[in-house]
Amino acid sequence: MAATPVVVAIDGPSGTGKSSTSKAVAARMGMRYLDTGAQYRAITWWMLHAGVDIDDPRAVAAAAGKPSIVSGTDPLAPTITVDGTDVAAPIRGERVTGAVSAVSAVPEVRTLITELQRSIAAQADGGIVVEGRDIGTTVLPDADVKIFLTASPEVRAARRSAEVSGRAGTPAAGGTDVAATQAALLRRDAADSGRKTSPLAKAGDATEVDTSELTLEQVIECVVTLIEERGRR
Ligand SMILES: Nc1ncnc2c1ncn2[C@@H]1O[C@H](COP(=O)(O)OP(=O)(O)O)[C@@H](O)[C@H]1O
Ligand SMILES: Nc1ccn([C@H]2C[C@H](O)[C@@H](COP(=O)(O)OP(=O)(O)O)O2)c(=O)n1
Repeated sequence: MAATPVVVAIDGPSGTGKSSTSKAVAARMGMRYLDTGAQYRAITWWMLHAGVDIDDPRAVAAAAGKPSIVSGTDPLAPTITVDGTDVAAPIRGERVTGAVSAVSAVPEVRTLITELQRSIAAQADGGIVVEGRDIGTTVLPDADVKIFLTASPEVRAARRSAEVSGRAGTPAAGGTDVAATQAALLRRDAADSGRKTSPLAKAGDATEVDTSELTLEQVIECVVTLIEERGRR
């Protein structure tokens, strides 16, 4: 168990290593883990499933309170359900990925999901690592440790391509695939950073870590050190 219950906020764009790092750090330090992107993906999956027009913010806002989203916070086996249905696999599909920025830009969606995130964090007695886009700025502005992960667009696209083709950790082949992945990542970054409500942003008091040239293990070590340093203060 962590010496004291700490709240750790890890933000950053897609492919910077937020999920892998957060899960590993939480497991190593006996903390809970919350993937807030999975919650936005889950509500987006529900909207698509229910036939809500995701390009109509008023329709999205009106439906936002209907689904019940439940996140399991064990870092070794995180879960996500919508109205009792396990959606861990379908929320990673292209359709959801293409729609999630529009749905997550709707203020009513953010209010509901933010409340859910705060209540999960408040119940985490052993501390929690929460990863997303606006955790350090909006969801948990009093977090004990705030980290903002970055990496070059080329590195992020190569990581995502390798992951999608089941070859995570190896250099991605197929130039056009990587180029298309990079273009899609940058489009999503622009939408997530450009929205009015709680955009993707580095908190003023967050520590920025560029993971482009670091191994996953090095990033994990870096975050663990920052948490331990905070515990000694
Ligand atoms: N430092 C790193 N070096 C190499 N690969 C990494 C590193 N961090 C993450 N990855 C890999 O990159 C992919 C995306 O990582 P992920 O943690 O899902 O990023 P994010 O949550 O920021 O979108 C995964 O396949 C992961 O294993
Ligand atoms: N705290 C958060 C987390 C995610 N989102 C939105 C914006 C993101 O493009 C989507 C999906 O996030 P997710 O972390 O699953 O995305 P990646 O795994 O990095 O590709 O959700 C958000 O608006 N706020």
